[in-house]
Amino acid sequence: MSADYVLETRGLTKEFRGFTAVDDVNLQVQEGHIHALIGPNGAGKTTVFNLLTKFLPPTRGEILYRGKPITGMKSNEIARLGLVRSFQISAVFAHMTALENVRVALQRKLGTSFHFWKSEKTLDHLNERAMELLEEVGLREYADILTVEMPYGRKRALEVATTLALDPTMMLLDEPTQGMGAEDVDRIVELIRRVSKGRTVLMVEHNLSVVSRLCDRITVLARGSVLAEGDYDSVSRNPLVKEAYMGSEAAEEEGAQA
Ligand SMILES: Nc1ncnc2c1ncn2[C@@H]1O[C@H](COP(=O)(O)OP(=O)(O)OP(=O)(O)O)[C@@H](O)[C@H]1O
Repeated sequence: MSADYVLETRGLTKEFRGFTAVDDVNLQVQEGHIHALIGPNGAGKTTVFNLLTKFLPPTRGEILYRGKPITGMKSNEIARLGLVRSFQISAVFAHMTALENVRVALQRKLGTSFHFWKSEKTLDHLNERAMELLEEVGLREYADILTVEMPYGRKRALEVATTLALDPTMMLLDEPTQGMGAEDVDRIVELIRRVSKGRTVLMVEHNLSVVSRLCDRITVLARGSVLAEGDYDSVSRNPLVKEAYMGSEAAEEEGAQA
């Protein structure tokens, strides 16, 4: 029964002028899980994410959130249902402090049609909540630092705080450890573990060590289709998965030599 899954896709397909980037994908994400979407370069992971959060309309197929079709909804409507995608760093304002960025996210949740937050009391309340969220992601001491001056790993943590500001029950994380050194990776792994309590997470992640440490279930995409699914051990032992990864590495090497 679909209600067992927080997020489900049925026959999800995206064609770009005859090229099928996502091909009949049936994804099922269970409540409370940290679920990874992995696969070699060009497998269709980003396109699936863009379909889920409505940056792109699907060519065919259906997306269900808590058993309810959300295929035709706008991304802000989906966010209001509790399904929130963590934004890229470019979406946090570089010349605002960490606290101001979280406050803006909280205001966005309140909506622009109400101006009651302009009262001082509401502003105080927003500041308090923003501090709590900074605390939750380990950024209390960065509250008054301009985002542009924060180290890369801390900016990603701030991005998580602005996502939490929208009160998600399910978070979509887009390569959360991309471009990070080992120390930052460890910190973000711990952070994801912490904020995933009581929530469901779907993440695209290239770093397989991160996936093995965090994820309950893994879906492997290759050439737009689901190649394998299961826990880390079963997926990593699957010969089809090994072949898909090795094939893509060989292709990359070939490309590099060309
Ligand atoms: N707007 C577009 N127009 C045409 N083709 C596209 C478009 N977006 C993606 N594609 C193609 O769809 C395929 C899947 O791309 P996608 O970015 O989803 O893969 P990915 O798994 O996220 O890859 P990576 O790990 O490299 O980010 C690729 O072959 C890509 O070239």
